[in-house]
Amino acid sequence: MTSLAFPLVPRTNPRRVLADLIPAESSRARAIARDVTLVVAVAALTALAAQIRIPVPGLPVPITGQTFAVLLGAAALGPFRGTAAQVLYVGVGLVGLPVYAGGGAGAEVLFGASGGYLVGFVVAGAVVGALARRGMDRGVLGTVLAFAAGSAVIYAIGVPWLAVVAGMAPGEAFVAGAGVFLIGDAIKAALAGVLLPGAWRLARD
Ligand SMILES: O=C(O)CCCC[C@@H]1SC[C@@H]2NC(=O)N[C@@H]21
Repeated sequence: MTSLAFPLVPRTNPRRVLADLIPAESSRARAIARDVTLVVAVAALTALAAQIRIPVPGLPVPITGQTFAVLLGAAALGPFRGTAAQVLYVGVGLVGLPVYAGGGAGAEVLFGASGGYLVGFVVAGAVVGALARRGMDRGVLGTVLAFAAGSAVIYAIGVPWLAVVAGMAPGEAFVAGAGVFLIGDAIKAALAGVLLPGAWRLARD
């Protein structure tokens, strides 16, 4: 007999993320095919978003659409697939496919001024995916907070990296590497705050 207060089997039933609503339970091969397709799709979406590039005069890092694709993709896929998508994205850029901002590629970009953001995408994929797995993407406020957390992770890696590579003082690097992007990040978070809870409402899950 099990006690309700102290169940022998722990409650390990994490919430679903949007990608889990795509049915594939009938076979393990189908589930793997679904997951691989989703990971490749989010990596491709990040590459497309990287081509939306607005240079900021005097600054080494441009405004891009990448963070929107990274964070939205992670929320939709969950932590494992969200991280895998960004490992794939950063990896194909490293081997030479022109998927980084404005068609950039290679080790010189990854180890250059904007490389810390690319590394940050991988960690943010895990963090935002984990927050979505806990249900934070089902409401507007939760989605905005999850995006804020993901953006904070990206800047926590990107800004010190920029400071070291570009030889900037910490305050200068913060303004050049985070301050100029905050309004854009707020717009991306607000858009996600409409899209993700809207998708859940449509799915009625
Ligand atoms: O070279 C790359 O592909 C990386 C570009 C990184 C751009 C960063 S991501 C966070 C911040 N928000 C933006 O819109 N641009 C920067």
